[in-house]
Amino acid sequence: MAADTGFKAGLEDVVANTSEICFLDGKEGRLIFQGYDIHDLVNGGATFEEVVYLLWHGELPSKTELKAFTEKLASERSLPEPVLEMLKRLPKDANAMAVLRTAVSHLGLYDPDDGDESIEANLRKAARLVAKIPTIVTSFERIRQGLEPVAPIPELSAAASFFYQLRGERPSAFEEKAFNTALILHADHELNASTFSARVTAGTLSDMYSAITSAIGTLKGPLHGGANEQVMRMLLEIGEKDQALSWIEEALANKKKIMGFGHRVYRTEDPRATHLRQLSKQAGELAGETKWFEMSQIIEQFVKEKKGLNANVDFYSASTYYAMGIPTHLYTPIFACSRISGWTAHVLEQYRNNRLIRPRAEYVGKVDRKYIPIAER
Ligand SMILES: CC(=O)SCCNC(=O)CCNC(=O)[C@H](O)C(C)(C)COP(=O)(O)OP(=O)(O)OC[C@H]1O[C@@H](n2cnc3c(N)ncnc32)[C@H](O)[C@@H]1OP(=O)(O)O
Ligand SMILES: O=C([O-])CC(=O)C(=O)O
Repeated sequence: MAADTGFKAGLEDVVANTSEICFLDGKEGRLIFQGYDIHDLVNGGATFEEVVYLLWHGELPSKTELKAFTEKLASERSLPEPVLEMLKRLPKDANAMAVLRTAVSHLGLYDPDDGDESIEANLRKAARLVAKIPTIVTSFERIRQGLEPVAPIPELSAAASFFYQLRGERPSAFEEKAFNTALILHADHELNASTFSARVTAGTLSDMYSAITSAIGTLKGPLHGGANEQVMRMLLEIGEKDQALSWIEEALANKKKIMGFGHRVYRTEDPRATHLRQLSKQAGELAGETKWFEMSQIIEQFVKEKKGLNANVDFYSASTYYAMGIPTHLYTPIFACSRISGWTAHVLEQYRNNRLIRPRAEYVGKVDRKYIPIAER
């Protein structure tokens, strides 16, 4: 009989490290950042910048600290010229997450703290990454459309700056508030696949840019951050509300995964979906097109009834961003614009308390085979 190695497919429920950053209660559907419930952060009017500070430092900033931190992030938004030039040379139809992965790796070469692995230097690198990732995303989108990138203006919040750098115009108050909420909701999620990637890379004592490049590549996949784009493609393919049930029924009959549903940890409502459902409704109403929200509701109810699966963070973020006029291929890069805060928090925590991450595999291959020299085969 094979020895019981404790193997868990997909590392389900395996505890890989301790962390003070984020607590996720899958049974009760609670998400806590450094002891603060995300519902309180969102309903209490926190800014994304405040949440980034909280994730990195473990405490909410004072008014003075937040002002200085927000200004620091805003002052770091511009890209080094060679990175901007590189973006201009990339294929215009390149996948936006592949561009982000490439550009972040490239950006690392120009970080003034490259090679300095002190805590202070890594905090500065983290701030540059949080500030510059949205600039990479918005700049490449404009370049792709044949437009010049928009230089950031420092007085804008992170949420407002994203729209300004994308469109060259300031967003509406609703857009800024809704996007700020979306950024907070996506900021961290314990040991999700991309954060784990980042920690594995950091665990070798490789540098922060390498860890974040690993994380971006992991977020890109459709079973993880890539699902939000797939949700919108599904809604568009369904096209009309009255086609939703037959489309989903057929997909389920063909054993297809319905994007934006299911979760490795949550066994109940994803607390982030509660806010995004509401934002999708409001954004649809403001845009004068509630079809995508209504279709999403029909699908949500049906998938819950048929499969017992709940919508996850990616489901309603899709129709929210769509109603705000954001191109679908930017949804996963937007996830990265937020999750960079959590990734960097985890990388900093990994460096503070490092041990190489190196699990074992249960060997299920052949044994004791006799080598036959090539001349005899
Ligand atoms: C930000 C995020 O990463 S949130 C997740 C984003 N990803 C998605 O939305 C993609 C769709 N969802 C999924 O693929 C999965 O639910 C995951 C990847 C999120 C979680 O995967 P796992 O924990 O490995 O669950 P697993 O895939 O084993 O599913 C368990 C069962 O539920 C079913 N199931 C899970 N999710 C779905 C889905 N979205 N649609 C249909 N069936 C599903 C599986 O087919 C499986 O059924 P079976 O036991 O009859 O074979
Ligand atoms: O936690 C996970 O496995 C996926 C997820 O919801 C996230 O990364 O936000």
